[in-house]
Amino acid sequence: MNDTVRIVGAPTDYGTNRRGVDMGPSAIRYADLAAALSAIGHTPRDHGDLRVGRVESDDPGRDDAKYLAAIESVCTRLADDVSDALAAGETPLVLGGDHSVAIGSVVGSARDADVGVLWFDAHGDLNTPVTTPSGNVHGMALAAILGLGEFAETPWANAAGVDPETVALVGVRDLDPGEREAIREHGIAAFSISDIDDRGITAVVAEALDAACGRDGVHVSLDLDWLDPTEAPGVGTPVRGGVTYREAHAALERVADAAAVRSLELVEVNPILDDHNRTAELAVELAASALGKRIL
Ligand SMILES: NC(=[NH2+])NCCC[C@H](N)C(=O)O
Ligand SMILES: [Mn+2]
Ligand SMILES: [Mn+2]
Repeated sequence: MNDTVRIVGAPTDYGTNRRGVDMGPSAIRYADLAAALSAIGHTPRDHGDLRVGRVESDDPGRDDAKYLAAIESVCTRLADDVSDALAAGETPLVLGGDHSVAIGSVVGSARDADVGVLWFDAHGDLNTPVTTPSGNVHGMALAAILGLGEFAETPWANAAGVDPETVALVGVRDLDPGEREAIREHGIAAFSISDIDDRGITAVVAEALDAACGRDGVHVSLDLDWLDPTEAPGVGTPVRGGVTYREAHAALERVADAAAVRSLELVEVNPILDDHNRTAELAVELAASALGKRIL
């Protein structure tokens, strides 16, 4: 683990139809992210926010993958920032924005490297323009990274070069039919919330790390809707029955213990829907656990 953490904000809401996630980076900084990193011995280097257009003044372009061109522009620049950070010996910490920003984070993290992906989420984000129920690209981010369906034609899919067999979904509880099919067809390791009920979070995370660890570590993609909405109300697509506060910390502590975190992102924090910024505060706490914070 590097001790300099490069913070990059990606204030987008192009990938979702609930306005407000574009304010996620501000809310997470306001929750004292930099101080939390310093307190555990890291040096935070805040690179500010990427320049992102406004949904109001952009054209969605198509119904089955809205704002895809704008998302591609953000993610191309984000990928460069993430790979620059790694080249400089820093650990990238990306602040979303909706989950479509993961396309940029993973492409950057996997550039010239063998990287696994741990996807902590209520959702699979494995839809394609053919299977999507919403046209929202945040529900397609992982499919885009893996080059599934028509995403095989996009430049970023080839750029990521992430093998579906080095991806693990942890804690999923809301999958669309096409997503179930993608999991089966491509051999993606998927651990549902029922697996966590049965075997416990630490056993499941150990299995996910086995499945997803690349030679150069893992990218951790943390969608705050992974947690139960009672803990994380500030998200646009909440799903009841999520992981508890302690399960979330335990999971990220185990990931950090495996000394495997190459890059990290915190996505889908929506301050408009939040309760006194508690979801952003939780995101900060969980980032600290993933980056080495310990009780003793
Ligand atoms: N990153 C997220 N919050 N994704 C939610 C996706 C919801 C639904 N599966 C869709 O495709 O629209
Ligand atoms: Mn997601
Ligand atoms: Mn989600």
